[in-house]
Amino acid sequence: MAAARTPGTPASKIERTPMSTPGGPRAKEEKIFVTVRVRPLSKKEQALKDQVAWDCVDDNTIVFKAPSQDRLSSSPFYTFDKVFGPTSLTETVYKEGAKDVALSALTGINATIFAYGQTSSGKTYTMRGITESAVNDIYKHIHNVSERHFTIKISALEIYNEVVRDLLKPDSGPLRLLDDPEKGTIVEKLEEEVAKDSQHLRHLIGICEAQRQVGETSLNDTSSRSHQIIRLTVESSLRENSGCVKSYVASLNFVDLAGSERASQTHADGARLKEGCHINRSLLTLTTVIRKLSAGKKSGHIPYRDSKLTRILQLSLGGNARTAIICTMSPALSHVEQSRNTLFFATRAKEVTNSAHVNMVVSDKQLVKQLQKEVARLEAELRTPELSGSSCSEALLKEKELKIKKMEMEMEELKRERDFAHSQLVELRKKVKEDHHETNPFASPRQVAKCLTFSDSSPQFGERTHGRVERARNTMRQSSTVPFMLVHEIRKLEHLQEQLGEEANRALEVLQKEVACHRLGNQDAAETIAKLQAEIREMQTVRSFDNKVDIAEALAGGNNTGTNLKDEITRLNSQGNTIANLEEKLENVQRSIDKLVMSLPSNLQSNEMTPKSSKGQPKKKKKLLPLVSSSGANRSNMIRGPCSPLSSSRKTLESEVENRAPEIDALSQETISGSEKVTPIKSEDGGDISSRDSTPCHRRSSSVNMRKMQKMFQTAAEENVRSIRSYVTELKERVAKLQYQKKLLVCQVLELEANEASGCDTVEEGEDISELQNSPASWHSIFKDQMQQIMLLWDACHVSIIHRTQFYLLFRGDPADQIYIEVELRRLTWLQQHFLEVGNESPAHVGDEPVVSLSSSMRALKHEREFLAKRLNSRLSEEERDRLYKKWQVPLEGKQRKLQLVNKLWTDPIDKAHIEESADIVARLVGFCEGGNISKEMFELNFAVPVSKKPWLLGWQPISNLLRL
Ligand SMILES: Nc1ncnc2c1ncn2[C@@H]1O[C@H](COP(=O)(O)OP(=O)(O)OP(=O)(O)O)[C@@H](O)[C@H]1O
Repeated sequence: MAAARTPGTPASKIERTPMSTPGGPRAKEEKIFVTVRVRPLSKKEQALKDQVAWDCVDDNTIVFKAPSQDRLSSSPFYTFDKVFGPTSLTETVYKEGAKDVALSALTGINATIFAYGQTSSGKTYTMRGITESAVNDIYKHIHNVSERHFTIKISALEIYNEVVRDLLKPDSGPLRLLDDPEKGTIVEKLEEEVAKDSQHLRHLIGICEAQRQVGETSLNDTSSRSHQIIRLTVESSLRENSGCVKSYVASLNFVDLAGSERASQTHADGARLKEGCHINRSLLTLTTVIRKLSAGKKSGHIPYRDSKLTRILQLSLGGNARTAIICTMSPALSHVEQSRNTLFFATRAKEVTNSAHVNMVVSDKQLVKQLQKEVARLEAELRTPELSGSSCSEALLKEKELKIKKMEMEMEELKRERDFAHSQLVELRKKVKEDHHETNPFASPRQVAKCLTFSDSSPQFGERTHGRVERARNTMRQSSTVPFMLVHEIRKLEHLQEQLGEEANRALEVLQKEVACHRLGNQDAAETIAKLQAEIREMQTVRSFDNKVDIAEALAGGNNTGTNLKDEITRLNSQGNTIANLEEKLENVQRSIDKLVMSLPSNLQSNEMTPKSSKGQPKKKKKLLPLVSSSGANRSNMIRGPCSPLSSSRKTLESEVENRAPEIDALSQETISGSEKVTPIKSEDGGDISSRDSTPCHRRSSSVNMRKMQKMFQTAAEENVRSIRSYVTELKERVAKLQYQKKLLVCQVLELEANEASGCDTVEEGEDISELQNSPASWHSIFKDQMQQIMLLWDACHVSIIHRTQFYLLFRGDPADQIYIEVELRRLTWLQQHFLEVGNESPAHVGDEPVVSLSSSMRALKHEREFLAKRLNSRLSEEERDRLYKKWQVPLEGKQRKLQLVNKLWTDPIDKAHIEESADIVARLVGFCEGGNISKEMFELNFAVPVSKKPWLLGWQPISNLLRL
């Protein structure tokens, strides 16, 4: 069930190699052990004068006790492995109905005990007692069996409305079921905790029970509304120095099902009714599974997958587990139908066969330990050769090698002797031949003796040869038929030499074989060591980083010869160091990534979770973006998303700039804020992975460098703003330049036409165009043309009349004003375009940023006019005012005459006199004339939207602001 790991324990530590396979030769077929427990009549039932309808005839039989005696005889008897009447104690139910199965887990056999029955029939009551007793017995056993080391882990879940929840980690949200080819159905991310002792285990069980969904129904004040599974994983191995690397691992499930119910009896509605429907549906699947399993092999497909309950319990239903079912029932006549159903279920369950086997595993940890020991032993043997068996063989080998050398030397000597004898023989033959030719066919014995004496004195002549030659000499002395005898003797000698050579060769061969055998033996040992090393290496690669076993040390040992072995140790040690270094580096990198991802601003990490509220209703809760722990496989999934907020946002921005240059300034703000958006991280099933739970590791690192990260984002945004601005400026300048050149060309054409008309010389080909640009005549016409456009745009865009006045009075056609005119024109063109695009419906603000729109400009202008109207009295005399009222056709008696007058200013962009006069009045109202000369460089083109309520008073900004645009 649990793919979970103990917090802080690397996943690899619980990876195991199964030693037996389900259904393997050691599997034992066994029927599910089914018992029935009838509770006493409840107080409610007693109050309602309900009758006891069932009779527990004996320890195995229960029968319906009909009101009339006639029916009793026709009632069927139900028999089970055990039947417990209303007076039976839970302890008895445990001992006789569950203990044996439960304690199987201590010997590596999976076990499941579950209670099935109608709502309020006593399932929870029974299971609590049974769990308590089982825990007691488990720890008693652990205490008694001191030679084994036990580890008990606990995980717990509930299935509520077909949603699986972790009872040890209730905040973790819904859990997924995964299919594992080896382990069957597992619950993803289910928390598993190691119980330190029985007290701790009871405490954890208490937590699980407290977390369970409970609701009130008319039949049960504390009705369990979910199926609860508490799983103990019992792992045991022989203690340290036993050298045994195999462990037993088994699961012990305590299953308290939600009760089957009838809505009519529970009077359920709303949430209770929905729960009831889910409960009944999953129980129906359970019943179907049991029915099909009870029918045996011919039953065909078993619908385990139809409910989460049957998926999770699959191993316990017809699989690798011993199972005990306790069917609980109310004795009341009013519940007789439900009780009958329970008995039918129990009857079917009796027929289901499981095939449990001992689950033996090799723990990586233990295996590594053992291999380390073995390697250390071999290494020690090498260091102290005289103490060990292996060192004996080493000495033997040396001894044999010495022998071989000695024999080889002997061989060499023999060969030399043989060669020498051969040369003597040749010489003798020669002499014999010569003698034969010179004197008589027979050589004298003296000659032969002389010859032999010479041979005898040769220092190269070996002892053995010496003896043999001596014998030959004697023989010759005794013989008178010297030549024949001599030849014969020589031949014999030759033959002897050959024999000796062969003998030596054979001896050498035997010795070589022996040595080869010995070497082979050593090679076997070396291969074994190499295998062990390979296994260690293999494990080392699958082990997680925090597995602190120093495999490099383990590797340091064993090879076929002393020197090689030591070399190998050195090599492997250095390899171990390299691995350790790499691991360290990798961990550092991982830590950096963790830090980076976890220190993303919290808004990028938060998720919605749905833990249970106190009333059992889901409530939403913020949760951190999950990251996979350093040992987890999911890490890569988690670190997807924007690798660099800088690069991704910048890319977006730049492409936006390219596509929509004219509106870029408006866009820049949006885009920058968009840079903080993160592409949702999708899980494989398409869901937002951010809705998954987090590991403790995430919680730990989430606070790391949060400020730093936020600063980083801020810097990124600022950088983007800067880059966009400069880009936009560049673009605008290019556009303006083009426009300007276009206009110059138009002017040139016009001038040429004019010149042609007046008979002036045309511009000579190649004449410098810049001179034309700079000629006062062309500039003047450009200025007029541009000012006209500006005025029209001021009017169209409802630009501040103070601004208009300032601009109008400052820039009167000086060629040095070109840049200001140019920029103002560009600004207004952009503004008009922008108004067209945003329309009137745009919001006043996006975040803290005001949005420029036509209506906002109109509003601002209205305020400005009101402000100016108020200044009429203080800035102008009554006489002046009246004169103006008259001139501007404002009724002198009108209440709003001041405002009416101001409202008329700057309303005609074409009439030069109107413009002139409007500028004059506004200047007086604002006091431009009093301030003396206004520096043009200090003029603000008011590009940004005025945020002050009286923006016209903020009209002076350094030119550097303008250039920044
Ligand atoms: N054998 C028993 N002896 C005495 N009281 C019992 C026995 N069995 C159950 N009860 C009582 O009956 C009531 C209902 O029991 P319990 O809550 O265990 O039923 P349940 O089958 O778990 O119900 P549900 O399915 O609604 O959760 C409880 O008050 C419990 O104390």
